[in-house]
Amino acid sequence: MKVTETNIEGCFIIEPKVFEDSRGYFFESYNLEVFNNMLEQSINFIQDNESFSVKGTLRGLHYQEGEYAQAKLVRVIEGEVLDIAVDIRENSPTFGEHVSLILSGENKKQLFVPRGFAHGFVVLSNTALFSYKCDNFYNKDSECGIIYNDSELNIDWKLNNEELVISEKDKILPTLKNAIL
Ligand SMILES: Cc1cn([C@H]2C[C@H](O)[C@@H](COP(=O)(O)OP(=O)(O)O[C@H]3O[C@H](C)C(=O)[C@H](O)[C@H]3O)O2)c(=O)[nH]c1=O
Repeated sequence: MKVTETNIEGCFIIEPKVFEDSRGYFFESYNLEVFNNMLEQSINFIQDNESFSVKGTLRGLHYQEGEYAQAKLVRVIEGEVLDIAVDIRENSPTFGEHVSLILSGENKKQLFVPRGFAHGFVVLSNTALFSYKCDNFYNKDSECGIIYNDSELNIDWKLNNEELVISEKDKILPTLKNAIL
């Protein structure tokens, strides 16, 4: 596994070693030892999620606040997404900045998103199967979000607005400034 720091402290890109042969391929999609070497505190992923989305689907930007904040290890099994993680850790020197990268079944890249980040992605392929691990349980009452096109975040989602498929819930999320008031 190759681990690369991103432009934001604590957010890492993980590239697994893929073993290919005449049958296909194999790789370890998660190994605790990688995280024990990468992080100062041990991580305990306790919930796995999966979502399937059509082209143009934009899920996010979501986070859980307070004691239910979640760190996530996100990856794409099939298809291609632009994945975004926004640093909303108060007092962080990169507060409001984001990591942006392509995750795909092809590149098999994974992104570790620490607690204190808002996360989202947009589907660039016809469909995308998205899978991720969380280190805290889902807690509906702690669910928060930031509107995807918050001008202060300056995120390039690559697609035009008319191509986007967004849930009614996500269409009315607040800006970062209003979310943290
Ligand atoms: C996240 C979650 C949702 N749900 C239920 C709640 C809704 O009835 C239904 C769909 O939820 P939602 O529309 O919030 O799903 P996404 O838009 O994919 O949400 C995710 O989007 C971005 C990419 C994230 O990073 C978050 O992990 C997560 O918020 O699943 C659960 O039962 N458990 C869960 O952990």
